[in-house]
Amino acid sequence: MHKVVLISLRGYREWTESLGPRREHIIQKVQARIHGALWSSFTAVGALPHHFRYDYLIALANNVPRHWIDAAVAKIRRSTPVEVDYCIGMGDTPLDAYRSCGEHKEGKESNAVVAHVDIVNSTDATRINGPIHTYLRAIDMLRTAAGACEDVGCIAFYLGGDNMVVYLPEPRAIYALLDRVEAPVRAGVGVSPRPYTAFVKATKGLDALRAENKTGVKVVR
Ligand SMILES: Nc1nc2c(ncn2[C@@H]2O[C@H](COP(=O)(O)OP(=O)(O)OP(=O)(O)O)[C@@H](O)[C@H]2O)c(=O)[nH]1
Repeated sequence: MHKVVLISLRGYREWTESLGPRREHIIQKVQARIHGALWSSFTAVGALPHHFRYDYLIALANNVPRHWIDAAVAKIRRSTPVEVDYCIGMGDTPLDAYRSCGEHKEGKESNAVVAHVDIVNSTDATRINGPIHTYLRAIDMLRTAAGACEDVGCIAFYLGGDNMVVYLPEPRAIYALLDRVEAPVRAGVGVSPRPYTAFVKATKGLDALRAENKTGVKVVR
């Protein structure tokens, strides 16, 4: 089974609105602080987080002990202006785990399976068409991947540039996404007990495809 942690910032909406109309610069600085704290504290315990909506944060946490998750959440609390709640979900897929958050399901935790997906040759595309064009291609890739994830039970997030991370139920699920994504992409898929190690392996797979000037998928176990 896969394990997902969903973190919610209690009263975040009310906090934002309490700042008055001249608030966005304050909100963005706070969200940048939360972003950094999340990526530091959760990767340090082997989980693979994503800043998601900022009022909600998420992490794939297969085989990460509960008390390590508690400690990582406690570190985030130091960066947030409001109280932080979280739930843990377990499921046959990461999407099922996210949807069952708080249901206290039990089961043997499987290896984490994570994809690092990159659009080929964005630098040239950016030089020719500009960064907004390639940014929108990345957002299109994410939206298409999210549609495929409804079928295979994955969860996809934007990482910046032309990169996407996907919490997968199993390695072959990546093909359901790539069959639909129009842009030429490379996908490293990492498999490991802990999610952040799986992501590092996925990046190694991506870098290996790039070095061989290949597209498609490379699985690193
Ligand atoms: N989050 C994240 N962003 C990356 C990573 N590598 C590159 N980027 C971003 O993606 C942009 C494009 O970099 P590349 O994908 O290496 O450039 P490219 O021209 O597409 O090169 P190829 O992918 O080799 O075809 C960079 O400007 C960075 O913003 C990564 O590992 N993680």
